Amino acid sequence: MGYSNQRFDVNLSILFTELPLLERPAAAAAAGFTAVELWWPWIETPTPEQAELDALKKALDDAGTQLVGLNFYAGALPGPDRGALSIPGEESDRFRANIEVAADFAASVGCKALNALYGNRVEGADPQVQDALALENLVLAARAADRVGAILLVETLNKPESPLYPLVSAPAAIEVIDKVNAATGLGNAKFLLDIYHLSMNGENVSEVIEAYADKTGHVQIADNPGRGAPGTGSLPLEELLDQLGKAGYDGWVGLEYKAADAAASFEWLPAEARAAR
Ligand SMILES: O=C(O)C(=O)CO
Repeated sequence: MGYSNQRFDVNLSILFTELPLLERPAAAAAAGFTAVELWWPWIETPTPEQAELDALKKALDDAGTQLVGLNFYAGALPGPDRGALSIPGEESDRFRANIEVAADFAASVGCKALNALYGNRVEGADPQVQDALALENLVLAARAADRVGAILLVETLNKPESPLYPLVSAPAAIEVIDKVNAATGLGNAKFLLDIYHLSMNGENVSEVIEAYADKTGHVQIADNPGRGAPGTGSLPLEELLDQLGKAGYDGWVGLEYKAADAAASFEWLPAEARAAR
C-alpha cells in the first residue's frame, strides 16, 4: 500500500502558478505527472473566447497531460469568492452561463469530473433563498455533467479560511449531494473529499472516509498545518489514502497544496508513482 497505490494529479491553480497558465501542463509533465486538475482559469469571465479554450486544450495535449478535474466558474478564486451558484443575481447568472461552456470544454479534453463550489453566504440574503437557488443551479450542472459523461463534485471547505462558506463539514456537503441526486435521479453528484479542509474543520478524517468513501468522486490533499506538501505538517496522509483505497476508492488524488517551488515539492512521491496508472 502507500502512495505508490494511488493515482495522483497536480492542481495547476495552486502549484506552478509562477508560470503562465499555458506553461503549467508542461511543467507538471516535466516533473513526471500525466494528470492535472484546474480551478476555473478565467476568474474574470465564465465565457472566455473559444481561442482561449482551444489554447488551453492545446497546452494540455502538447504536454501529454490529462485534465481529470475542472472547477466551474467560482467568482474570484483565488480571492474572496468561494463559488457563484448560490449568489442571487449576477453571479448566479454567470454560473449558469458557464455551465455548458465548462461541460463542453471538459468533453473536449476528456475530463470526467466538474467541481461546483457552493458560494459564500451573502449579507442580507436569506440563506433559504440561497440554498434553493443553489439546488436549482446544481441540478442544471449535474445534467450538463451527465451530458458529457462526467460527475458533479460538491466540496467541503474549511471555516477558518472560508468563514462565509456554508458547507464546512462533510455531512453538510453530503446533504446537498443527496438532494441533487434525488432531484435529478442521475446519481452523478459526488463528494469531493478534501483531507486538508476536513482536518482544518477539526473533523475526524478517518471517520469521514469510513462514512462517505462510497459517495466520494474525487480526493484532494495538503498537509496541515500550513497547506503544504505531505510531510510538512502532521497529517497521516499516507495512512488516510490507504484507508480510502481499502474502502474501495480508486479515483484521483489531487495535489492541492502550496509550495514556493513546485518542482522541488514532489520529493515525498517516488518518481514511478507520479505518472497516471
Ligand atoms: O478554494 C479552495 O481551497 C479549493 O479547494 C477550491 O477548489
